[in-house]
Amino acid sequence: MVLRYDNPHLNIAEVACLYGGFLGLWTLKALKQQRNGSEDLSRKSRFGKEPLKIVSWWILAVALTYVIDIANLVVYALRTPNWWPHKASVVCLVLSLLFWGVVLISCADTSELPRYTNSFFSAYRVNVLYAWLTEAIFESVFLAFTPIPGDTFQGILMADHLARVLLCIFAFAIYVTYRRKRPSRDTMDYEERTMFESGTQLDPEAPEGQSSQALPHTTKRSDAKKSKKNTSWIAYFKSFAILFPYLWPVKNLRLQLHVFVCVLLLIFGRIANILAPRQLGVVTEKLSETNSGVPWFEVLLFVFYRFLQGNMGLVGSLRSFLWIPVSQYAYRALSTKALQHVLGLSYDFHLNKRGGEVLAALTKANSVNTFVEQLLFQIGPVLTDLAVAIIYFFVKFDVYFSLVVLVMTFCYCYVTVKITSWRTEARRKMVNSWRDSYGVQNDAIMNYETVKNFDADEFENHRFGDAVDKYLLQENTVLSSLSVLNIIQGGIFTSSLCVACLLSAYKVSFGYNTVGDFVVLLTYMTQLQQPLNFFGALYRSLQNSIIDAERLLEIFEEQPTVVEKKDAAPLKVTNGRVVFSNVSFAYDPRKPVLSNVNFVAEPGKVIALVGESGGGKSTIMRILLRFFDVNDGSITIDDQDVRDVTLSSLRSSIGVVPQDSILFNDTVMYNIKYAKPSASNEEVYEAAKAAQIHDRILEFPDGYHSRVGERGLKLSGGEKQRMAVARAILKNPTIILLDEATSALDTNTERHIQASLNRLAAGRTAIVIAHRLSTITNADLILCISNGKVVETGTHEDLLKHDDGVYRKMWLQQANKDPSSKKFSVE
Ligand SMILES: Nc1ncnc2c1ncn2[C@@H]1O[C@H](COP(=O)(O)OP(=O)(O)OP(=O)(O)O)[C@@H](O)[C@H]1O
Ligand SMILES: N[C@@H](CCC(=O)N[C@@H](CS)C(=O)NCC(=O)O)C(=O)O
Repeated sequence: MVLRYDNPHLNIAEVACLYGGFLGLWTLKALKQQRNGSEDLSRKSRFGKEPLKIVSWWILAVALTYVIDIANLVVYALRTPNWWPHKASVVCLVLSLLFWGVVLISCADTSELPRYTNSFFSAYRVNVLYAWLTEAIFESVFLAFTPIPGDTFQGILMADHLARVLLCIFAFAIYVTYRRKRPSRDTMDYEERTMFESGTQLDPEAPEGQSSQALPHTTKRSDAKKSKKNTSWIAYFKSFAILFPYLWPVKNLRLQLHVFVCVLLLIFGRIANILAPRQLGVVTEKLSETNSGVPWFEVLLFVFYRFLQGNMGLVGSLRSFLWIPVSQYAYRALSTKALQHVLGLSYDFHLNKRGGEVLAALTKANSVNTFVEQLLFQIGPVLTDLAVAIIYFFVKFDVYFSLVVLVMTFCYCYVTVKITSWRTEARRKMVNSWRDSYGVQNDAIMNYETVKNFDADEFENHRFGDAVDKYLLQENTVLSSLSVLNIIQGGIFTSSLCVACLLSAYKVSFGYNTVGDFVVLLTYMTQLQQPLNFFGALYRSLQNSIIDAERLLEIFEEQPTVVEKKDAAPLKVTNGRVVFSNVSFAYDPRKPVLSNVNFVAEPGKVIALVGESGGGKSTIMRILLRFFDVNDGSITIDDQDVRDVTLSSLRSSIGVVPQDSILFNDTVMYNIKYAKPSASNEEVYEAAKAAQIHDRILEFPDGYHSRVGERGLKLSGGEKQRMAVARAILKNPTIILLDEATSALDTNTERHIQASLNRLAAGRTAIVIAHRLSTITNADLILCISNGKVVETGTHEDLLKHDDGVYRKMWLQQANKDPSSKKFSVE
């Protein structure tokens, strides 16, 4: 009796212990990591680089002993008539080899940069230690009960057992040697270098440079990023949980029903995938029977099952059809929520952001949806079909067939993921070099004149040719690696098909199975191949949608820095008295911008802020609008602190005329009405008249319906500013903030603008930033701001009296720049 081949229980126990324990430990690790953060896991429980190498060799040696075992067995079984080992023992032998294969791969993946799924296999010390111990115990038992070898077969078998026991002893020696050594930095930082790092890995297909740092750093977000870096898989997916409520149609029962039916159809699709090959088997059986007539019904049933099958079949199409509204619901919910969230973020985010990137992230709002769909309708069904095959073959045929599918699944998926990850990088390079060559072409055409002037046609042609060569080289890598991938995938699949067919043919020949069974097996397996052919592409697009979703998540994690108090009441404006008391503020604590600013803007008066550029004038307006909170002191409007009132009531009580008004790419009417959408056209005309722009608008080709162009480009600076004044007049706020245009306008325009501003300011509290002092000589109070401090206050006349005053100096400076102007005189 050979324990290894005749005692299934011991074999099953060994494999169950290996797999069960390993998986159990892996789960425990993941849970522990989630509870404690990843610190202990990434630092303590991974191998250092050096031991990892030795361990990998060790595992390879163990795996080789199993290869020898299997080869030994096959040779012996073929040479010995009427002898076959117990089925479970053979299965366990193959599973043991697979197990050590997985562990070996986990080591290989730990030593290099893991990505996504690969990190599922990362080698933890405790897991490998556990596997050693299990192996040591079982192999010792096997060895103890192996009879003294009587022939080569038994000799090799014994040598294998002995080799494994010795290897386990050696493993113990490795453990003792390296136990106390801390892991080296190389592997210690392994998690830090994973996909969460804002490095080039972020977007596999984005051009170099662009992929890093999806968004600019603000303090809050970088904290979020840091915590994500060292996260477990469970925690990682949990972080997406805030997006899921938008995917699920909470309040829509009809859509929920759609989801339910889609899931049912998905399950039904799996069943149809068994029914069709099964039916073909039945048809084959019927046809092989002599004199049984034509199996019309069986054939028609088979055709019907075929009609149901596949993504394009009845079930798949019905599923796609029912999913449309669910998918659209999710898209709407996510994209509107994302925009709402971004608009709700504070000013600092918008100042820091790289507009294009935020927009890109927002346009990919569908990514989470796509991710779920890909998982649910593409990868999920393929993997389920494989699992169903394993179970179905076990029940219907033989455990060997299941084993073939299992090993094939593992090898196929692993190899595809590995090669695809590598190819993704190659594709990224290809896209980059394509962009480069496009850039060269574009440059040459855009600079046509320069090229001609320098007679540089030849040069440009060469430059473009070189760029194209570079692109073609990358394309070659991508295309040839696609062929390699297809060959390897085909090789793995065909080998398993070959083993399964040979096994089945053997069984049919010896009468254990019918021809129908052979047909069922062959059909089921070949129908698995089609979706598996696109496994790599699916994996890549899954990766991409995860990356997009991550970017969206980053935006959702961003929190506004200025938040309303819970009990904030609406601002009640009575007169519009604005008081700054001891206000200090800094964007960055290292560089104070305003210190101890005090002033009162009395109702109905015009307060002018003047001073050097960068002194802090615009900042005063921003903190009044509460785009930022003051660090010290307080700002009150009619005795209510701006921090105690609702943001919307605060901002709707203040009208702003910015220096450079940016308009929406729409009509003049739309742009003015933006301040008060409910306003009638007459109100708009009145406001425009008050802003001295009405007549001008009427001169435009389409009057009030003329489009203003992108950001208002079709209007002149003066027109835009008067439009902004018209808007502010329409809004009719009690307090207005004016940032005057810096550039000198022609006298006529200036007169118009000044008149419009005077109309706007009349009867309101006006705070005006003045760049040209000539415009504010009539202000009720002028504040000179220098280095964030109010250095002088008074009326124009008062301030000119200070011989060494800052204001007087500025006045004279501006007069010197414009000596012809009569506006500037000290008298
Ligand atoms: N978002 C920001 N983050 C950090 N520093 C900023 C920010 N905005 C402005 N600053 C700095 O704050 C200081 C005051 O800027 P502010 O725009 O208030 O000056 P200003 O007096 O309005 O200048 P100008 O007349 O040129 O518009 C400047 O030194 C500027 O560099
Ligand atoms: N069998 C491969 C290739 C599948 C395939 O042909 N993919 C299509 C797109 S769905 C393709 O054009 N791929 C180009 C490429 O991968 O470079 C895989 O599993 O990824």
